[in-house]
Amino acid sequence: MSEDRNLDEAKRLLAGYRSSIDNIDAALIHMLAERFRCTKAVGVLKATYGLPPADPAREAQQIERLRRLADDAHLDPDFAEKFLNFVIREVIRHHEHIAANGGASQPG
Ligand SMILES: O=C(O)C(=O)C[C@]1(C(=O)O)C=C[C@@H](O)C=C1
Repeated sequence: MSEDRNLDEAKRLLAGYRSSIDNIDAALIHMLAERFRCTKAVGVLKATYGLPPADPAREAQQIERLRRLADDAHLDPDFAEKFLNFVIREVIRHHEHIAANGGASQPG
């Protein structure tokens, strides 16, 4: 009987955590969408002025900063670096695509 009650309580807690997880995932998607909206404009700017898609010096600064932020927030800095690199590789792919199209961004 008390095991049933414990299980009910566990299910209630799980549903609460999942509700927060869903909100956080939605926020992440919206933040990523804003970031990509911004980087697409950067891609057009770079293609227009013949600037290279990748800027390794800027990336090194971003990685150093994010690793510090992650550490302060008790998030694994290696994970933060991998995540940023994953996002930036996709941005560079977009930049290259925009440059190959003569500076025109694709919708979406
Ligand atoms: O800041 C730039 O120059 C960008 O193109 C943006 C960005 C990024 O996504 O943060 C992407 C590619 C560069 O190598 C560095 C940074």
